[in-house]
Amino acid sequence: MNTARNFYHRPTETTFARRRARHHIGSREGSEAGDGMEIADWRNKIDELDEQIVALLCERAAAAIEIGKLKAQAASPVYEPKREQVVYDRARAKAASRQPESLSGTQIQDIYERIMDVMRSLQKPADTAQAGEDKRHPQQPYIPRQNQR
Ligand SMILES: O=C(O)C(=O)C[C@]1(C(=O)O)C=C[C@@H](O)C=C1
Repeated sequence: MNTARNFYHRPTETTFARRRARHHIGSREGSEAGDGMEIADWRNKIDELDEQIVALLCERAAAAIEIGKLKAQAASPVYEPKREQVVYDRARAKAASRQPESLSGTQIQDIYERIMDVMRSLQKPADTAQAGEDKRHPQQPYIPRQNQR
């Protein structure tokens, strides 16, 4: 953990005053919710989690690209709905097993459907999808379902 992060974990009174002004929130006491974390602290946590999420997504994409090469060699279809359902079911089960449950099955599947759109676009032939290209035109349209549990 670097100095900047430690700084936020051990804020001074001046820091609290600056954050109150920046975020238009009340007194230090009033803004604390149980564990003493404030917006800036939660954002630091989100920044750290996002670093891990991005690294894992890039690693996942690299694996999907390798599968794409093997599919191209075997002239197999990019879209494998049965496998996708397995991935969604695993993600839903994992989210449901977490305590406290923060994402519903529908919500985690919505996130995974978007990830899957991008993974499929990476597996398209090189003339339609290249590294670094804008891949916002997936094979399967992204249609979010109702936000229901
Ligand atoms: O498992 C595969 O066949 C893959 O290509 C990987 C993957 C995925 O990203 O999980 C991507 C596209 C397929 O439709 C199914 C799954």
